[in-house]
Amino acid sequence: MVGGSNTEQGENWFTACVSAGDSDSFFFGEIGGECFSINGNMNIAKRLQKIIAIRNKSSVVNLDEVFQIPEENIWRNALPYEQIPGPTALPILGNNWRFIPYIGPYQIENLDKISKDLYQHYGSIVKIDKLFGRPDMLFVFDPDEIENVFRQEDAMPHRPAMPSLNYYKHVYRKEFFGEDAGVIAVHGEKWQKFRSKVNKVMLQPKITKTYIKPIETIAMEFVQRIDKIRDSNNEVPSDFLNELHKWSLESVAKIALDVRLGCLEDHANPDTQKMIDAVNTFFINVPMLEIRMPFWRVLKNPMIYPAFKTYINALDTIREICMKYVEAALENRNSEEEQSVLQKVLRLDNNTKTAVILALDMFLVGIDTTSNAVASILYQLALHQDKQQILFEELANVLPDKNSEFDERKLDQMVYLKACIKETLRKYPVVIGNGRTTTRDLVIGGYHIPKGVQIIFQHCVISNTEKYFARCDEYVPERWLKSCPYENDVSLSKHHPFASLPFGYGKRMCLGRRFADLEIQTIIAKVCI
Ligand code: HEM
Repeated sequence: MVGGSNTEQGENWFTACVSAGDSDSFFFGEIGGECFSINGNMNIAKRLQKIIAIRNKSSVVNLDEVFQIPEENIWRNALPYEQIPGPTALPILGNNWRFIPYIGPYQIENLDKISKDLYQHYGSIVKIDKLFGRPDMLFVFDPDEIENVFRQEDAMPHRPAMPSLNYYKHVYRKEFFGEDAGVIAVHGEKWQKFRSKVNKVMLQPKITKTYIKPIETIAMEFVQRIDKIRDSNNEVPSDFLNELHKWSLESVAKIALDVRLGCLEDHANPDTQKMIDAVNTFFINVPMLEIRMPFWRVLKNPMIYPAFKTYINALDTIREICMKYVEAALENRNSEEEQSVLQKVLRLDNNTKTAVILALDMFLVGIDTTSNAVASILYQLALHQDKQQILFEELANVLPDKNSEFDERKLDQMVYLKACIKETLRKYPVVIGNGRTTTRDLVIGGYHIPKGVQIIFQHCVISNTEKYFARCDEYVPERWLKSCPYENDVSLSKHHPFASLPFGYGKRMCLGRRFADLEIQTIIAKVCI
């Protein structure tokens, strides 16, 4: 039994007893004449938090501020890892069979649906264990617990790596990458060394600002291309997403290498389409190789496994094409472009390798992400023409002459546009589940989580759940505005800061975030004005 009192809160502050350890009962109590019941599955910290929340008539309470729970109590009361709910593994087959096509219930292509089913079935913390060739996966559907994990992050957070990319960088093409393999699928001190070097360049607003003009030029070329490829009904072709991939590749190449590839021209260099296809192949194959059939990991020569071979070939294509452009970019270096990412990175350590590897990482994750985000935003605006009209009015106001050039001030004024972007990324996050591998034992959701477990933060499910976002099925950009027109509807304008994190959080958050924001804002504004 745990009890306590708080002098500031008065006599009826804590007349509740909380029993610890009973697992499936409900606990009943009374505070200040108000009855409550708490699920016995909650650990002691959670129960106290709930009591305090009820007492304060508020849903969010910082437990540490109100009530010090000794660290050792949290550990002592944590339930064992084995008790975390989740699908039961079969003998020998474990849980892998669930992802096998036609046999198992989970279609790897529909990870969002699998996540939703798991949440509905098992609750806010779900374990899938006994997976062949990979660590257990712990799905977390509670923003409080996501915050808990992020707040405890150490200096070198470990995002569940793609072992297949790790193999490519550290084994298959070891001679090429050497010790400095970039940031993606790299961990520990190597990651920290590289990331701290390039952070200065990638996340400096001063540098992003110098790209406003070139990114605007590329967006205008894209708008001209839409005019060109539209049919007589004003419809764009069904492979419009590929057109968006061309736009994002063009933009990333300008940012990473100071080059224009001409992707949006009618007779673009075939290498550009090869690069786009290779990036798509890479993303399609990652879940196959990591979850569905990670057999390549036990093969002496994984290249005999066809999916693995396709994947490695795609990575080689990206690397080779990227190298061609890097070499050209280095030869034609324009010393006037002092502020460019390439020039700045080259000056970091006089080592062209850093620029090459960074460019490669940017090509790998900077194409599909922004283009898919833009596709979703345009789609939402097309579906919600009332919101599109509000956006149009804002843009017309900020850019009375629609051909006038963008600048930082004008971009800052486009608050409704930013809200539309946030609202789309809430409903359809590009990265549906970010994650961390525990680097030490933690208590999450009241359970003891050992080191080495892959925690997947289920943002796609969370941000589409009424509990965390009121009217979650609706497209309401207004919820992101400081002066929300629905401010009387507190539930709409208030949300947990860790419920929607489209670019991740903390030391490992998206390295290209500033550029992604600039690219997306610019292209949507140009298309909509
Ligand atoms: C809508 C567009 C984008 C979204 C939603 C997005 C989202 C993310 C997310 C969720 C992460 C993981 C963060 C974490 O672990 O906390 C990430 C990492 C990363 N992103 Fe982005 N991203 C986008 C665009 C870009 C672009 C355009 C670039 C490059 C120009 C880029 C480069 C990177 C890199 C290099 C990392 C790895 C960082 C590290 O591990 O240290 N991203 N991104």
